[in-house]
Amino acid sequence: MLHRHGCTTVIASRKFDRLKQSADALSIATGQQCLPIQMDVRKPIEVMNTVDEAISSFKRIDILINNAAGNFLTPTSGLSFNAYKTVLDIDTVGTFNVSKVIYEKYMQNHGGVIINITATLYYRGQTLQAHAGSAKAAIDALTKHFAVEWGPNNVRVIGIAPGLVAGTGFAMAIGGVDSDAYREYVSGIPLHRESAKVDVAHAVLFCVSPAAKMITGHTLVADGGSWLTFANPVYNIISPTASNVKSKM
Ligand SMILES: CC/C=C\C/C=C\C/C=C\C/C=C\C/C=C\C/C=C\C=C\C(=O)SCCNC(=O)CCNC(=O)[C@H](O)C(C)(C)COP(=O)(O)OP(=O)(O)OC[C@H]1O[C@@H](n2cnc3c(N)ncnc32)[C@H](O)[C@@H]1OP(=O)(O)O
Ligand SMILES: NC(=O)C1=CN([C@@H]2O[C@H](COP(=O)(O)OP(=O)(O)OC[C@H]3O[C@@H](n4cnc5c(N)ncnc54)[C@H](OP(=O)(O)O)[C@@H]3O)[C@@H](O)[C@H]2O)C=CC1
Repeated sequence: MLHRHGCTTVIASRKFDRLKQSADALSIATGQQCLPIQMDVRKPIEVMNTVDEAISSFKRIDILINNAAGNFLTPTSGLSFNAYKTVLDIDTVGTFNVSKVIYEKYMQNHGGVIINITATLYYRGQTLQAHAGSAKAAIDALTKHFAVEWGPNNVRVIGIAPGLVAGTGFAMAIGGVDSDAYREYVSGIPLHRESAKVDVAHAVLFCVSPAAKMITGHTLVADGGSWLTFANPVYNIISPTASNVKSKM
């Protein structure tokens, strides 16, 4: 959650130590105040308390970025009922919970911008990603539903779908930067480079800026053209060694 006057930032996630480190780093990098709040997006009570705390501290919330997600690589046969539900709960239900609470407590009367960080996984039925792909598909639906219902209250809602982002747990899970699999993946991207974290930040910056004031209900793919060309290798799920790709992040 961000608000523009003095660009105060509230970042919220589950693990306070990591959260505090990120908040401190952001404060130093931007010279602006950054408040860490511990919150599980799956729990409506925690979401409501966090939003109350943010509004009481800063009086306004102009921007919400729904970024929280859970993921791992596994074929559907290795996905328990609870594993599938866990990812849907974090990604989709989390996006619903935080958006609904911030809309009702603040944005419906003051306007704002909601950014949903999503992914292209379901466009072509990405192997090993049935859980994350369906979670992101539902998020993209919410982007449209919210945009239509909340547009009259001056709330814009936009999705951003990065490709593989360097330096993340997911990038490690497909082999890490020095692996053949990673190099092969990057060489298949039309722009021949994976996303950097700052590329995602730049896409967010554009979408929240006045330059995007007519954009809502749309998902911006910022992946260097990756999803158009990625091989979507089905051998990962039919190989007898498929369990090798089940990696915890
Ligand atoms: C060259 C490439 C070669 C092959 C590539 C093949 C496919 C590549 C795919 C895509 C192409 C590449 C790029 C495409 C572009 C986009 C990628 C898109 C999205 C990326 C998204 C993310 O990275 S999201 C952020 C990921 N980060 C995290 O997940 C960190 C946080 N994670 C967690 O907290 C946990 O991992 C969690 C998600 C499981 C949640 O934790 P918690 O709530 O504590 O839940 P648990 O109790 O631990 O677990 C719940 C159930 O889930 C089961 N589980 C856990 N881990 C796994 C696993 N690795 N595999 C299977 N199942 C798992 C767990 O057992 C629990 O189920 P039970 O039934 O046992 O209760
Ligand atoms: N990495 C990639 O290549 C790609 C990522 N994406 C998307 O980008 C976004 C960021 O991913 P990335 O930076 O890689 O992932 P990270 O795992 O680094 O970040 C995910 C964040 O979500 C938080 N989180 C997870 N579960 C919860 C929860 N229940 N409540 C609150 N916070 C939670 C985590 O905090 P904590 O650990 O404290 O719980 C963590 O800060 C995600 O939406 C992801 O799907 C899209 C395409 C590609």
